[in-house]
Amino acid sequence: MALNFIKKVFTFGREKPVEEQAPGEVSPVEEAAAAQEAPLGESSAASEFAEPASPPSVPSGHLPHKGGDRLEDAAPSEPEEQADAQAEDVRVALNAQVIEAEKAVSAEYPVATEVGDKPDETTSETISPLEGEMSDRTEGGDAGSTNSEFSSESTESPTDSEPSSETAETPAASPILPKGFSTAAPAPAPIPEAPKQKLSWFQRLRAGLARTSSQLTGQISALFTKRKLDDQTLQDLEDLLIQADLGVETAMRVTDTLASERYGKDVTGEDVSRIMAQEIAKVLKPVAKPLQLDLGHKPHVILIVGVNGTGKTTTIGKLAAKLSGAGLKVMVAAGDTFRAAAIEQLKIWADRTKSEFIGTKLGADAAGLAFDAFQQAKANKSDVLIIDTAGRLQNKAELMAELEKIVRVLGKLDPDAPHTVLQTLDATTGQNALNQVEIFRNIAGVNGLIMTKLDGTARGGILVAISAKHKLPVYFIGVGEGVDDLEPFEAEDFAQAIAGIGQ
Ligand SMILES: Nc1nc2c(ncn2[C@@H]2O[C@H](COP(=O)(O)OP(=O)(O)OP(=O)(O)O)[C@@H](O)[C@H]2O)c(=O)[nH]1
Repeated sequence: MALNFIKKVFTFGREKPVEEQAPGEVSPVEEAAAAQEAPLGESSAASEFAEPASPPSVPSGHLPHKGGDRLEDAAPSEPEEQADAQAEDVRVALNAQVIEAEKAVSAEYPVATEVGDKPDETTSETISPLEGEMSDRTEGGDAGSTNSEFSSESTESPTDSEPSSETAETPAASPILPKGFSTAAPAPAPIPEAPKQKLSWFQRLRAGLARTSSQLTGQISALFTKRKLDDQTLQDLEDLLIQADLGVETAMRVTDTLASERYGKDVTGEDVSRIMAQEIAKVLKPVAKPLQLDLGHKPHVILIVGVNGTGKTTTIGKLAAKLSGAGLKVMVAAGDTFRAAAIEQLKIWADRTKSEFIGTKLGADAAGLAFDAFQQAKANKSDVLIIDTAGRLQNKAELMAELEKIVRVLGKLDPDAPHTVLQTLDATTGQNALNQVEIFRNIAGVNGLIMTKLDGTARGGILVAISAKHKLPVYFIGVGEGVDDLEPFEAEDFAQAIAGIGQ
């Protein structure tokens, strides 16, 4: 190592003349090289060069050298004398060059002084590994036991100029605390987490429907193990499809198709799942359609209704993002004058999606807000006006009456308004959603659905029953809380995800 060090320094300063050096004398650079080689914690006294009889003069700026039992001290023979003399000349020349190079190196990298000096970029280059290690520890970079050594003295950081722990007095060990006590060792720096790969929306849909699909496929394969298809198995299958919220109509479609194709024959669980996916897709395809915007006259009014917490305000944000992202001029109206946070929440969505916002004070008449919003949107030439409403349970008569009034007021301003009435359905609700659609449709004229939270523990089967019964368009599905987590509804994808087959 020492030789490598000298070679590296020597090649570094090669072009400069080097000073003479007395035979047998060890150059400071060799000395420094040897010290570098000594393992951490050893003082320089332990280095490979012992003290000389009388230290020769050393040019200033160099470390005091340490002579040693060197080869040239023994008496040489005649021929040997010549060889030695040549070797000596080479050594002298080499050493002198090395000294020159060392000068250049020390001029380039001044050594850091006291601890606490603000290390600039050059001094940070010269902090010895020991110093670096010490500072690491006090920064809590080392989560090992040494960390506790320093955490109890965290007010005084160990000085860099002190030699290593072997020669300096060992810092006082932290006291042995009685059971039940501990020192507040600084927590290790958190390891930055690798950014999580976001699942595709279909993966999130499948994950959300996993409970429905795994329950269904598990029961189906348990039912169809080495059994011929008979009336009993058909009845059992119908029962488990109804329990999965698929609805009586769809359950019967699946069993009828199965009977017509495989009655009396051996049937596997996979056969049944495949036929089930086909029948579900047949029910969903007619309702999977794009949301039509009539931009012939502005604004196209979209009214969002639904029970509490089904995702109305969030879905408005997602819709506004899609529409303003497509270059349309969007206004959102905080028609939920019942919940304070809802007004603020919608304002945030408006800002985030660069939509215009109109709101009123808490408790104000929602129909009045709808009226003002329409007038404002008309004046602003907004393409689309999306109106939020307060969450209400379908059995709350007075709240449902308020919704009726909003629709009536808008109709006075534009006979076709509201052009679209979307109901948000929470996929985790199950059977109750069927009833919600029934009532909101009668009161508010719901003409489209958005099923939200399909990334959660969804019971997505209910959407099949609703579609079969009401034949209402399902425009979008919500698969997360993010602004982009709204996907156009795809019948095939949904059918396969529920049946646990496909992608
Ligand atoms: N996981 C998931 N969470 C959603 C989704 N849509 C909405 N949410 C969350 O559901 C909760 C309720 O959403 P909101 O938009 O406040 O629902 P709301 O219908 O406006 O609620 P109210 O104003 O109380 O009637 C929020 O925490 C949303 O982040 C979705 O698709 N997936």
